[in-house]
Amino acid sequence: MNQSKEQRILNFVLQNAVRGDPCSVMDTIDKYCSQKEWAMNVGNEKGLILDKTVEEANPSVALELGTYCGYSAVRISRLLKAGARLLTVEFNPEFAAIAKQMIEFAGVQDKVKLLEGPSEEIIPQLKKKYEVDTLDFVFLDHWKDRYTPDTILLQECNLLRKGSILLADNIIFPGAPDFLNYVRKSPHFKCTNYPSHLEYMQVEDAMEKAVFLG
Ligand SMILES: CCc1ncnc2c1ncn2[C@@H]1O[C@H](/C=C/CNC(=O)c2cc(-c3ccc(F)cc3)cc(O)c2O)[C@@H](O)[C@H]1O
Ligand SMILES: [Mg+2]
Repeated sequence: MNQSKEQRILNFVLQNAVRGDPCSVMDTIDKYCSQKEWAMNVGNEKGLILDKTVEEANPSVALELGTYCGYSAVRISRLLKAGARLLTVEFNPEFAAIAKQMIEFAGVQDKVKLLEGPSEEIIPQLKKKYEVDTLDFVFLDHWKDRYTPDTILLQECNLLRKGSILLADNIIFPGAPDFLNYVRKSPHFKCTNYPSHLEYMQVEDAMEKAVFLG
């Protein structure tokens, strides 16, 4: 049965990247997806905005919604301080299996915990089952119509604290209009927009940072 695009991306990394080197894994995925097959990784241009926001947050506990092939999990976890961890949520078993191998090849498996399942089920388990107190950083990059319900759920589960930083991908393309409305209108968030481009394309996109004010 022929391979999936995600399997081809993983194979290209296993054959061309340097084991244990996160930057090599990121660069190899970006090379494949810009030259051979487009895929919805955050990419290097928006990835630099992600890097800066992770460095600003300097998180002890970070959450990612939508692991996909693990590109941003590798990107985020390579910046984490000793003892810090990234919890990344993925409900597609095939993508989760790909991401697990990608994370292990990059050598960041000790910093990353991949949680398989839908975010609306996982988020309410974070405190008790995954021993989370509050989240310092959240990267939203899953289905765009899930950004708002999950942001509300994070608040309902008391997982945000004053200063928790949310960063959302694809604010322009495919777009997350209800999320943008929600956080920009809410008195509980201070928002900043970062114009950029869609991964591997010359199409406008943007990221939105929303800092929780408590
Ligand atoms: C149920 C909640 C829930 N719980 C757990 N895992 C979940 C989940 N909902 C989704 N997932 C997983 O997350 C990933 C989905 C990500 C969704 N991302 C885009 O759709 C997207 C599209 C473009 C684009 C497409 C076409 C174009 F032409 C242009 C741009 C560009 C981008 O950067 C994009 O992020 C997959 O692994 C899902 O299995
Ligand atoms: Mg995205």
